[in-house]
Amino acid sequence: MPNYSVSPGSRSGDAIVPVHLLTGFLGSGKTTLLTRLLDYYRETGRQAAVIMNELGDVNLDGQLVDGEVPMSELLGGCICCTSRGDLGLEIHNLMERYRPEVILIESTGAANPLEIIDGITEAAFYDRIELRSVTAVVDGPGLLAQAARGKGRTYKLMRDQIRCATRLIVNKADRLAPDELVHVEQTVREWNAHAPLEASVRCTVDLASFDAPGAPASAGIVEEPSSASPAGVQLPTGGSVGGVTRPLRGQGRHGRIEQHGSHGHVVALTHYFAQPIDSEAFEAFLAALPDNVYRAKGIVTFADTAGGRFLFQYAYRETDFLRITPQGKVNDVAVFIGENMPETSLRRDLTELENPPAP
Ligand SMILES: Nc1nc2c(ncn2[C@@H]2O[C@H](COP(=O)(O)OP(=O)(O)OP(=O)(O)O)[C@@H](O)[C@H]2O)c(=O)[nH]1
Repeated sequence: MPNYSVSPGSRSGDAIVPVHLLTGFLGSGKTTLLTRLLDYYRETGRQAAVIMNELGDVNLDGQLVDGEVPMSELLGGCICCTSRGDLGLEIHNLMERYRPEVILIESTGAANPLEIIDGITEAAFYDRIELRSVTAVVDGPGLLAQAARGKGRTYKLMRDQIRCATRLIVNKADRLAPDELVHVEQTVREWNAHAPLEASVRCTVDLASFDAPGAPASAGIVEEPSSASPAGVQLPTGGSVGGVTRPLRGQGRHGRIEQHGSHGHVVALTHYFAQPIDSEAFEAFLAALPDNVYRAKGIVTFADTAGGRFLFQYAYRETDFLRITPQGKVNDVAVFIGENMPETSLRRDLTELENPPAP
């Protein structure tokens, strides 16, 4: 998965809690994936917490979540518009109250992913969390129908969700003929050439890759060399998707994961600083950010400025600094949001800010 690496810097030494965001259009299978993930974390002995966002005032999907799992509900609006600020607060409350080892967020099918990512990363100011993955659950038959219709609000939203994903699941493959599945995958690949892509029935996917740092994004093409799908899905073999040739040899057990040397392309990157940094070097770093970084924000301590810490905001190539005197504990942290951001070089530059080369 592209954005799996954890910042090396740490003031407190606490573990960084991974956050996984599940997006996807209405009815695509997000709750199905969520319940699978909760089973997986229970089986592997880890405490997961859940945030569910529903447009309505009642969280029906929440009924499907085990009562033992700490859950917070953002009801009556879409996280990305009405309650974006609440999202950071909900994460903080869950962290304080339950100290979870992993947080899963299921957004409404109508949410704009970049706005949600903005809300989630805000929580890194107060808690040691990191958005590790953005999984778009694609409703295969739904996308096929929308693609046939062409433009429209729903189509655009599906496209945005796919573009912002670090992991793609083309779900409901049982309701697609082999050539339709190829067509859907091609459409998905046109919008996102980097994220690992799996076809699935009821989101039966490789769950272990959700918590494998650096994998599978760095692992090249991964296939499950089983000859039959338990759900009876017949997946097509071979072919070229989105202009990228993929040497498929057989049918995956439950679809397949494929990568295209995608390691290092992230949509959100969180870096916790272990020590103060030089203000001029940091400003120069922000000024040189590539265009595909849309947004950055954080809290920094400058080594060359007496006292105080600074909140910085970067958007549309403009940067603002505000001196702050935090009341409670806040982290020295920088978060970056964009599309296909070059993770390796960003991490290298951030590390260099903390350990500048000798003059
Ligand atoms: N045929 C088929 N049905 C599926 C598959 N995955 C999920 N479903 C069904 O699709 C319906 C919606 O699944 P959910 O997991 O609730 O989808 P969701 O994205 O959480 O839905 P919203 O929260 O309403 O946006 C349910 O009836 C599921 O049982 C699949 O792969 N194939």
